Amino acid sequence: MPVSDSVDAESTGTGERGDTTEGPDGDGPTLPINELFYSLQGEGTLAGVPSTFVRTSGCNLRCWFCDSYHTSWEPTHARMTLEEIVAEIEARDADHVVLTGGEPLLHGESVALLERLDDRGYHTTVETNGTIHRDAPIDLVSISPKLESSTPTPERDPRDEIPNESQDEGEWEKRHEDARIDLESLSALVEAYPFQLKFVVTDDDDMPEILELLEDLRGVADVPVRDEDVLLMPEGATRERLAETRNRTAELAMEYGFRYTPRLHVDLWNDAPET
Ligand SMILES: C[S@@+](CC[C@H](N)C(=O)[O-])C[C@H]1O[C@@H](n2cnc3c(N)ncnc32)[C@H](O)[C@@H]1O
Ligand SMILES: Nc1nc2[nH]cc(C(=O)O)c2c(=O)[nH]1
Ligand code: SF4
Ligand SMILES: [Mg+2]
Repeated sequence: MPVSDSVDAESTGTGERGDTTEGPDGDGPTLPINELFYSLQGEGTLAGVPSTFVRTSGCNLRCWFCDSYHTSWEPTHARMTLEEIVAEIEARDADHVVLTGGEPLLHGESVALLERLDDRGYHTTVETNGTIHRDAPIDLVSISPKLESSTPTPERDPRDEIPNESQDEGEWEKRHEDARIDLESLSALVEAYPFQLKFVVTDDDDMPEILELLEDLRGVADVPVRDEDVLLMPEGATRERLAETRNRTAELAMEYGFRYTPRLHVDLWNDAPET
């Protein structure tokens, strides 16, 4: 998706259309924030590093397994000014900041936030689904392209768990499927920033699609995409679910020569908010 596109407000749950949103009292740009907390980076090459997490609300995809349901399927947020966000980050004692969501690159203001953090010397990681590229000071882009096994089919619709939740007759199944892979954005991201590709693995059937996507990406990107840049992460928002997926995911990493990443925060704190 090109940088200038602004994704429609209603479907992403952001309540915004433009790239710059002023606060109510003209006190500068704002972002929809679902939660802001201090924890250990739980995933990827920086796992274990104390970090402040800024979780924006709103997503252009709808993974059935999304562990941040209240940023995607049922977005909830308060808008915070960038000034407030930076003050909350400065109040916590971490050099690393993880900007996540929802999909943080939906919001033009994420760029301005990253610029302010860069000015202050923070190391920034952006967690993204890889469908949107923006130009910003990012130290590590942690890309998690979404596989077919993430698509919300009628058989795996998280809203089934929620009483009175209206269904959409396959609308999100189609929208998710159409939007989940954008080779142009993926290629722009890997070319622009130090990166990791972090695939959520549900079972063996995910592997052919991962290999095919890597082949396609290597065909178009101007930079090498090494096997060691590829991480397999077990699907699971709870300890119980991870117990079912992690060993097979680790074996697949060994079999294919990719890396394995744990989900440390789930091991430590299960599915508690703000962890
Ligand atoms: C909530 S997403 C937000 C960032 C961005 N929307 C994305 O998907 O990369 C943060 C990370 O959690 C991963 N994730 C979400 N639900 C998961 C689950 N049930 N099991 C494993 N990883 C999950 C995503 O793939 C992504 O790497
Ligand atoms: N501890 C912890 N580490 C994380 N790494 C990526 C996360 C995310 O939701 O993007 C995440 C998260 O939610 N918690
Ligand atoms: S892309 Fe990320 S935030 Fe959006 S639904 Fe999927 S896991 Fe959740
Ligand atoms: Mg998370």
